[in-house]
Amino acid sequence: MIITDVFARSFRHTTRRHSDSAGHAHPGPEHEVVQGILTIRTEDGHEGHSFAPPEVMRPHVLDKYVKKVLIGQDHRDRERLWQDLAHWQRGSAAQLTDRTLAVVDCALWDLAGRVLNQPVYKLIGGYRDKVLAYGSTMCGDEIEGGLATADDYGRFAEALVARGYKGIKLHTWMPPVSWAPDVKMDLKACAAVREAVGPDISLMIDAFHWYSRTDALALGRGLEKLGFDWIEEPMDEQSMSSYQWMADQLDIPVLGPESAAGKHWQRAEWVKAGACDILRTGVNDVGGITPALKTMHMAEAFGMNCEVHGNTAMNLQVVAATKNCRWYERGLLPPVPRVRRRAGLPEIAVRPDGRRGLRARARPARSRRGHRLRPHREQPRG
Ligand SMILES: O=C(O)[C@H](O)[C@@H](O)[C@@H](O)C(=O)NO
Ligand SMILES: [Mg+2]
Repeated sequence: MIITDVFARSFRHTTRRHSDSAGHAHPGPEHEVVQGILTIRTEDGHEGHSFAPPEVMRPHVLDKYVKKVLIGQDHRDRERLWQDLAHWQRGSAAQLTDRTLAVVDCALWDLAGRVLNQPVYKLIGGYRDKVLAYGSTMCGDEIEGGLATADDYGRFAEALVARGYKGIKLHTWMPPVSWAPDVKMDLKACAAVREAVGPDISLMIDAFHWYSRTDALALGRGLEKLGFDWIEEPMDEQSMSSYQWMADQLDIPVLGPESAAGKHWQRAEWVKAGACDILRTGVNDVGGITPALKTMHMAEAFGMNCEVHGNTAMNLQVVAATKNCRWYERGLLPPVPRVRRRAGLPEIAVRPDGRRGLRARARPARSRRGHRLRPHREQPRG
């Protein structure tokens, strides 16, 4: 069916999640945030939706790039539409970002699922409908009852195992924590967690992203003694050669890149350079489900796992449609007292009507008081 309209709406909802300057989440007082929802509509009224920050789908980006590529096109031509948008990035003065490509690509996949009444992972080609989730902690903090000490991490790890997690990833202390970063404190937290959960739980770390080579190496060597499964983003991922240097010296698997630019092309370079042992992709990191799948399949060709970054239904579709990743990342989790305990393993089931998961998310969020929020729609130009 032919695409006839692309428009953005935004809505307000409350959250206790606060982000710091590195993009990490921390618990805090409830506050109101604005979220964006992109909709792609076809001539017969079918719609596909996806969420992103409103600035990612602002009128300038939709009018100057997205609508020019999509409107009048067959909604099923996701590969060509993605390539056309990706090629336009070079001349967009950095205005057409990977995050915009991601929200457009995900809305096109959602649209295809709704038209065919199928969950997206089944359209891609399902591999599984259950996957183990690892608990991905929030970063360390200086909050009473939070993750302020190594023992706090140990206690929280026990609580996560009690909820059924078989894997835990620690995001350790980073600025704005006053004394962070600190390799010795990172290792204390990791040791406390290993002590608390025993040898059979998979443990990983996602550390301060700007350690020096020597600090990152010291951290990696310490983790090897604790039997960790991987070390993630301890240095700036723009320096692939630093990761090559570190991977050459460590036995613990190096996982990445998460935040490095360059989509699946850059990840191919990391594989070629031996800069990682486990690859990483994520719908929001590489520009959508389409390039995330390209990354997964490329990793598979090299006999490598590729772990998918972050929550969301879109990342879950990629995990459910591929063999070479072990986990779904469930996070970021803070040790909040009111956590509802769910029975059984925290496996994330891709519901048979997985699309409804997207549809449910596509409705404007409801306020805590349960009434529908007033979505306001950017008036389509022209
Ligand atoms: O909000 C996020 O995605 C985090 O800050 C991100 O960095 C974290 O999810 C991560 O690194 N996971 O591996
Ligand atoms: Mg990470």
